[in-house]
Amino acid sequence: MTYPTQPEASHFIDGQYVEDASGAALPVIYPATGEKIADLHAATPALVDRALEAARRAQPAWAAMTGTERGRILRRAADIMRARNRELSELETRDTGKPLQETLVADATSGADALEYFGGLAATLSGEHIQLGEDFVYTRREALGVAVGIGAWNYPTQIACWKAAPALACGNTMVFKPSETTPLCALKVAEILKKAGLPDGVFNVVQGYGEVGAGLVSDDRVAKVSLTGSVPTGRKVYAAAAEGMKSVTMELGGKSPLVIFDDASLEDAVSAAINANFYSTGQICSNGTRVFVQDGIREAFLARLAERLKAVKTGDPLDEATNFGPMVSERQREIVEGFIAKGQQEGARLVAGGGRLEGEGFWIEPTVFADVEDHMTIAREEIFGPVMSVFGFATEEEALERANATIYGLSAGVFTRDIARAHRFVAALQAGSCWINTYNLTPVEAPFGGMKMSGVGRENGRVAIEHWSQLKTVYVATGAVEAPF
Ligand SMILES: NC(=O)c1ccc[n+]([C@@H]2O[C@H](COP(=O)([O-])OP(=O)(O)OC[C@H]3O[C@@H](n4cnc5c(N)ncnc54)[C@H](O)[C@@H]3O)[C@@H](O)[C@H]2O)c1
Repeated sequence: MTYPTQPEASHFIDGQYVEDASGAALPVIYPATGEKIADLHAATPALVDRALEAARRAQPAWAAMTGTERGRILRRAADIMRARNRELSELETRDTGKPLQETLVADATSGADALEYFGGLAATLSGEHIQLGEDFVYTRREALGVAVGIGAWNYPTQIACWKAAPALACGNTMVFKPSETTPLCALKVAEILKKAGLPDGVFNVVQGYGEVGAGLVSDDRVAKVSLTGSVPTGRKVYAAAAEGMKSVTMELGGKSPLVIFDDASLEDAVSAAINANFYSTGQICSNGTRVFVQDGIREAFLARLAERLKAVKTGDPLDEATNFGPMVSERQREIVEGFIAKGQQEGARLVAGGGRLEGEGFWIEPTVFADVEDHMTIAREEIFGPVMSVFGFATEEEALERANATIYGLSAGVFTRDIARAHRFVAALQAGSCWINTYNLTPVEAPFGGMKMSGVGRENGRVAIEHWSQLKTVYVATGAVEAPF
C-alpha cells in the first residue's frame, strides 16, 4: 500500500534518499486514528556507517566556507520552510497528532527561526586577540567535527532545526536520528536544506530505534552528541559519549513548578496553567505540571479552570478549530493512564478528566488533580501527558522550597504582580528557563536548557555557539626563545 505521507525512502544520506528494506520495520502511525501512514525501515549498521562517512567527508569543506556563505544557505532554508509552512505543518500533525492550530505556528516556523537566527550568527563567529607585550595570542573558533543529533517525538521539525542550525552554522556536519515514533519531518528538513544549497553529506538523516542511536553515539568519528529525550536515555547517552570524551548537549525531561501567588491576575494564571499542561496534549518537556496556587485564590483558580476546560475542542487535528489532540502513541497513552490511576490510589482529588475520549486513536481527556501532595507519584515523576497537578501553599518561603524539591531543573514559572517578589523568586529557583507572568515561551533568541537532572548545555541564543564550536589558542612569539640549557 502507498500512503500520501510515504517519503521517497527512509533515510537521507549524502544528499539523497536512501532505502534498505533489510532494516527493521518502522511503521508510522497517525495518532488521531491509529492508522498506518508510512512504512519505514531502521538503518542497518552499513547505512549508519555510510551516513557517518558522508558527514566526515563533507565536514572540512563545509567548515572552510566563510560563515557568511554557510549562513546564506541556512537563511535560504528558513525562507523555504516558511513558504512551505502549511504543507510542513500538516505533515507534523500527521507525524505527531498535534492539532494543526498548533503546528501552523510552533513547528516549521520555530525551525525557520532557528535557521534564520543561526544563519545570521554564522558570519559573526570569531576568536579574540590578546596582546602580551610584543608577543600575542589569538584564538580561533573552530568546528567540533561530525555531530550526532538524536530527537524526541514531540517536536520533530523543531528539534531537528534547533540542533542542525547552530551545528551547521559553526561548520560541523550532522547525522540526525529522529525518534522512531515521529520519523517523517526531519526528512523534510534535509530535503529543504539541500534545496537551499547545502552541500551533500552536511546534514544526513538515519531512522532507527535506540540501538541505532547508541551506534551513532559510540562511533569514533563523532565529536559531539546532542540528545533531546528522557533522563534515563540521557544517562546512557552521556555515559557512552564520555567513553569517547565527546562533547554533549542533553535536553532532558522535567517536573517543572508554576507558582501562582494571591496577587496574580487569575485569568492570566489560568491561561498559563492551560498552556503549561495541555498544549501539545501535555507532551512538552518544559511543562509546568506542578501548579502551586496560594491558598487565597486556589478555589477560584480551580473554578475558573473548570470553566475554561469546557472550551476544549477535540476532533480531527487537521481541522484548524481543533485545539486538543491525541497522545502520540498507544504506549504513551497507557503510561499516562497508569499515572492517573496512581494519582487516584494515592489520594489526589480528580477534578477533571481522567478517562479516554471517544474514537479511534490515542485520545485521553485533559486531566486535573487537586489536593496533590509532594510525596505522591504524580507530584514527583514526569508524566508527559495532559495531567495537571494543583497544590496549595501559604508562604513564599514554603513555595520556593517545595518548587525546588525535585531532581529536575528544566523550567519554572511565577505569577505575581509584586515585581520585587517575582525577581527574588526566580533568582532562587533551580531551573534553566524561568518565566514571570507567562509560561512556555521559547523564542530562538533565548537560551534554553536544564539544570540538575534536566540536562547539560544550552540550545538557542548566542550561547549555543559555545556548545557547537571549540577554541584553539595560538601563541605567537616575536623574540628569541629562552631555554634553561
Ligand atoms: N529538554 C528538552 O528540550 C526536551 C524536549 C522534548 C522532549 N524532552 C524529553 O523527551 C522525553 C520524551 O521523548 P522520548 O520518549 O522520545 O524520549 P526517549 O528518551 O525515549 O528517546 C529519545 C531519543 O533517544 C533515542 N534513544 C533511546 N535509547 C538510546 C540509546 N541507548 N542511545 C542513543 N539513543 C537512544 C530514541 O530512539 C529517541 O530518538 C521526555 O522526557 C521529555 O521531557 C526534552
